[in-house]
Parts: sequence; C-alpha cells; structure tokens
Amino acid sequence: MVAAKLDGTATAATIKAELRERVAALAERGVVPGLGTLLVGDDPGSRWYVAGKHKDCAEVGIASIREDLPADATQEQIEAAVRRLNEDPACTGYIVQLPLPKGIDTNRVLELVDPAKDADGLHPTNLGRLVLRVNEPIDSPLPCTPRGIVDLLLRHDVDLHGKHVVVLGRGVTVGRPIGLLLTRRAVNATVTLTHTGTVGLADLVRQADVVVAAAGVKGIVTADMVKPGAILVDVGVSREIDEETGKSRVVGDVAPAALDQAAWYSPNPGGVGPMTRAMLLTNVVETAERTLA
Ligand SMILES: Nc1nc2c(c(=O)[nH]1)N[C@@H](CN(C=O)c1ccc(C(=O)N[C@@H](CCC(=O)O)C(=O)O)cc1)CN2
Repeated sequence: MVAAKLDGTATAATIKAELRERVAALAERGVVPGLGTLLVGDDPGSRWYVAGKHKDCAEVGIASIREDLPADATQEQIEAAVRRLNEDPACTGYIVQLPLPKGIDTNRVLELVDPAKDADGLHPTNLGRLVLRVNEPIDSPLPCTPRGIVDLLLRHDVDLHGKHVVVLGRGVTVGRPIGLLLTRRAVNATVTLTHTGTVGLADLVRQADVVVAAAGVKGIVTADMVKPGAILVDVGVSREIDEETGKSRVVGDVAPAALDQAAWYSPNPGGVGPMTRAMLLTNVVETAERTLA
C-alpha cells in the first residue's frame, strides 16, 4: 500500500496565507496582534522553536515581544516576566516555552498566565472550557498541537466520526488534551489514551483507525502493530546523528516500515510540527479578534 502524505508544511502555508488576510482586517480596525514568548535557559531546541515562532509572526504581520531569561532564573523572576507579559498592551497573546528548567514549578507559572492571553491554550481555565464545551463551538484558545492534528486531518477530508483513535503518550501539550478535542460531538471519534503503564499496547494500536504517536520513543510504532489502511500521525521527536551527513536529525515514533501499512501518514519532520506553529498563530489572531467582539 502506498500511503498518502498529510502534508503539514503545505497546509501550514495555506493557513498562514488565510491569517495574513485576517491580520490585515484587524489592522484596518486598529488592532495589531502581538505574540509574546517567555524562554528560560539555553536549550538549543527551545531556542529554535521560539525563533521559529517569531519568524512566523513576521510572515503574517503579527508583532513580536520576547522575554528571555537565563537557565538559573528563579521561580520569582519567571513569574515576574509572566506578569509583565500579562500587563503589556502590545502583547495580545503569549506562550511560556516548555519545558521549563528543572526545579521550576511549571503549573504555578502556567496558572499565572492571563487566560485571555493564553496563546497555547494550556491555562486551566481554557483546558476547563475544552472539558465543558462538548456540544458547542469553543471560543477560547486550544492547545496548538492537538488542534493542529485535528485540522491537518480535516483539511485532508479525513472523516473522524466513529473512528477509533489510539493515542500514545499522556503529555500535557498533546496526549491528554487531544482526547478532549477528538471526542467533541462535532468530531465524534472514540479515543484510547495509552501510556507507559498500558498493558497490551501492540494489541490496542492494532485496533486503531488512527494512531497519534506522541510518546517520544523512536520507532515505537512498528509495522506489525498497524492495521492495514490506518492513518498514522507521528508527533514524536527524538534526535539521532545521520550516519551519512554526520548531522543531527529528527526521528519520529513511527518506524519507517509501518508506513507501508497506512492509508495516510504525517511525515516527521514536515507534518505535525508546522501545524503546531500555524495553530499558535491562529490562537493569537483569534485572541485579538475576540477583543473586538
Ligand atoms: N509552550 C509550548 N512549548 C512546547 C510546545 C508547545 O506547543 N507549546 N510544543 C513543543 C515544541 N514546539 C513548539 O513550541 C514545536 C516543536 C516542533 C516544531 C516543528 O516545526 N518541528 C519540525 C522539525 C524541527 C527539527 O528539525 O528539529 C517539523 O516537525 O517539521 C515546531 C514547534 C514542546 N514545547
């Protein structure tokens, strides 16, 4: 079977073109959306992600605000930066880049974010709205990666109604919230959330119409675990050195041979990552639009 590609890079480019028009419409009404980022420390991956977010903003006309703190920043210094972003009128939405350094109480930091400026949709108020609004549209920011995955599937006309989605990984940015999005009445999928304590993982994955692999374990989804015709969404990010080039490269949770079984697959890189970035911009634009409603 030759699997069709869920092209996140191309889909994100379409979304950015749509957003450019919405940002222009906001400008006509005197509103300039501004994305703030709070980056603590010097992890190269996090630096790259934050730089990408600001590059994306420049492409669609969103203003950029940065708060960068050293790796030894204290809880108090981080919380003070969050308060500055809450109070900055130029910042209409912002994110705290995760993970924060060891020893920092991440939940305490996230709970300080003004829910109306929560561009990541990770504040308890916004996650709570996602829990409560099963039947009606959600008028608050949604977590970027889950939203990006659902949007990527829907924009490729994948019908999720009645489908069994098996999710690997219970992380806060992907695994836990994606079940809430997929089981809303408008989407109507059935979700099994698996994690390191799950017994019989391979048997569960074999039952899946859609596999969302967000375990962060290289090649955990192997060919023998995939039902023929399933859809494979690869979220995992592990790094290894490419033997030919000697350079570091991203490898996903889905083993290459598993793709032969699939009807659709999201490449990694080039699938979910670009959609995560596009959904962050979407959240920022929607947050700014809500100020006019
Ligand atoms: N506050 C947040 N922190 C983190 C999030 C998040 O959504 N909010 N998600 C990840 C990191 N992340 C964004 O922050 C992110 C990860 C990956 C990509 C991406 O485009 N990846 C590329 C490949 C990149 C490479 O080669 O290294 C791809 O998939 O094509 C964008 C954003 C954790 N932290």
